[in-house]
Amino acid sequence: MGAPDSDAILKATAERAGRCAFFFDFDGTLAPIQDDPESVYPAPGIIDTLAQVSQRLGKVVIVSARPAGFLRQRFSDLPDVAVFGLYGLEVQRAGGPVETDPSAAPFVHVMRDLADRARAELPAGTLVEYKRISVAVHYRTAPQLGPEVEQWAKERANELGLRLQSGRMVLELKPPGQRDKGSVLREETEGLSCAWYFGDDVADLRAFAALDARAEADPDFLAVRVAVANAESGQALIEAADLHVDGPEDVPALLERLLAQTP
Ligand SMILES: O=P(O)(O)OC[C@H]1O[C@H](O[C@H]2O[C@H](CO)[C@@H](O)[C@H](O)[C@H]2O)[C@H](O)[C@@H](O)[C@@H]1O
Repeated sequence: MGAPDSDAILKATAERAGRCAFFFDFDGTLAPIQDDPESVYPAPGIIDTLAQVSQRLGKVVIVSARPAGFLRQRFSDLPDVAVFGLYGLEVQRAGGPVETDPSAAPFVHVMRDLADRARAELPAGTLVEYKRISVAVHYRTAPQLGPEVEQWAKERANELGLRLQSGRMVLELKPPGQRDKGSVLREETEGLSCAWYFGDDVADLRAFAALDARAEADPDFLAVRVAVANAESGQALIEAADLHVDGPEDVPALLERLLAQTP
């Protein structure tokens, strides 16, 4: 963890206990990166620590590009935690069903066809992840394919009027529209006095920006951006953050420091 004034941030947060929310990206933030997206689970200690945070400090929310159903399965021990999937196009709140943003419904068949096409047209070594209303094309195990996969994804986005989101060795095609991690943050911080967001990737910068805007509009609002550092995402995330940790394994220790200050 880096910033010199981290003790002041922890103290100011603890003073706002009960009026805070803690938002977490999933892959690369709460779970170490793996070659196979299906084999990913939260890092040791994450579940227990998030349970403590939710009981003693404020609500915990997962905001990810994964489907809400996948996230719920990974956080089945935390049933009160809301999971926002597919950049906020899906949400599942405590005990409720998965709700899909109506704007995404027309894209279900588009994405199914697109996934089939990706499997047929992209070279061996590309991994196609079909997520019902988005498609991710991965090149982690064949990095040399990156430019070709990116070109294919750009062309399909233009052809089909989709949004293209780049990530860590992945290109993601998703429906057009303004829904993203930033819009989730804007909605879910209403009425609160403080929020933390933990992220590791460029898509998380939108969530950081939403916290910037919230803090600008309300000078008493405490916004804390935490970068989970990695060599793939470049410096922008770290430069935009208030605090950083060196990987998902270090997230519990930072939260434990915060819990230790909380009455
Ligand atoms: O918003 P996130 O929770 O960070 O999701 C972003 C993408 O995460 C997954 O891909 C990344 O993690 C994989 C598993 O470790 C890794 O193999 C891949 O290279 C990473 O890009 C997920 O599979 C994607 O669908 C998400 O878009």
